[in-house]
Amino acid sequence: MGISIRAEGLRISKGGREILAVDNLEIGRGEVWGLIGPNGAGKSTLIQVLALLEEPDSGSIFFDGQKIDYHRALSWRRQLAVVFQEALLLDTTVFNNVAVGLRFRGIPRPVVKERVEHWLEVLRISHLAGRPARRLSGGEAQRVSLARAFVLEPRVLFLDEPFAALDAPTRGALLEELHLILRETGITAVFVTHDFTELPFLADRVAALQGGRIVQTGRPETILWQPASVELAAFVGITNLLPGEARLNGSGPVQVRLQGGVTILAGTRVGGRVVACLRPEEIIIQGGNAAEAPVNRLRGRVRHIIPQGGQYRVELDCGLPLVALAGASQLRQGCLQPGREVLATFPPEAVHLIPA
Ligand SMILES: Nc1ncnc2c1ncn2[C@@H]1O[C@H](COP(=O)(O)OP(=O)(O)OP(=O)(O)O)[C@@H](O)[C@H]1O
Repeated sequence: MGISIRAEGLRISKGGREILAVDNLEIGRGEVWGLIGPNGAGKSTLIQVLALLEEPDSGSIFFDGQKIDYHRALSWRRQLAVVFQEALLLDTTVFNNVAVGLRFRGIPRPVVKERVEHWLEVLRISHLAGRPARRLSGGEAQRVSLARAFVLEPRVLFLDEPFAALDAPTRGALLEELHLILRETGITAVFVTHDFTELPFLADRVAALQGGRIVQTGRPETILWQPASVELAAFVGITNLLPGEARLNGSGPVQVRLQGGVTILAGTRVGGRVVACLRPEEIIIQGGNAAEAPVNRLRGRVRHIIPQGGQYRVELDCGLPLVALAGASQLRQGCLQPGREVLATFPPEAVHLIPA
């Protein structure tokens, strides 16, 4: 079973600059947390501190409510495991790489053999046991890293962009296996990712960092659909960030007059100057003569169609620039061609407002 983690008042400065300032972070037992944020936001530093690899200048870490004393932290350290982007394998066989941590701990040979074989099997690399670890593919090497971490039966697993260098199918398969293992073992896990699409699949909660501070925590859907800042919205793939003026009408939908004169309805109850956030996948594009939706319908023309990760990014001119996502089948139907007139619709609930 996992450990609960609490961090209070963490501060780290390097090169005369504060690079981490986390006032409060609480991670429940068995929860899986994703850390996101732009380059240099402090994600790796936070992982290092939570994993007790680096002592903060000030502040405290609590595991299961007990404050960490860095001089007596060995027994806690033994309950943690870290997996990095680079597999960092030793120049020996796969089996020995997975066994090394257990041997260090003086675990009897038959137990080592049993546990290593179990985790090689779970991670589907039993057939690689006798292979030199340095000659593995990236995906195989990362499976070995995970086996090496899980074999120690940690209560917290930290992962710093473990799958960043892998191709999409390998990454997808490993994500699915990691998800199942974490659910089965109940281990607490904290992972860093640049790929926000991984979050709803793997994370219970997400912490978004910017400039060394946590700017928002919440469920993955909240972070992706209702980010707290325009910077975070852009970071999590909200391509439509539309400045405007919101008007609250009693308990009715909020009307937003966007720059350029178009008015749309939004789901967030905020008045005044706002930025309306609309995820590209929320926009439905139909042929120009399609039956009109009752609200939030914008007529426009297709400007560009650009392939994007198995889908197509469709740039529209609807009196204001809009970006939508379309599938290959939509493209085959023929209405999505540069220059064609189309109708873009989206539900008010999909429009999130951030005060400007
Ligand atoms: N030893 C150091 N001396 C000076 N600055 C440092 C040092 N280590 C890290 N930093 C700075 O601290 C900030 C946070 O670094 P960190 O590696 O934690 O960010 P990150 O969010 O993990 O970034 P990335 O996504 O690029 O991996 C960066 O601006 C980095 O340059």
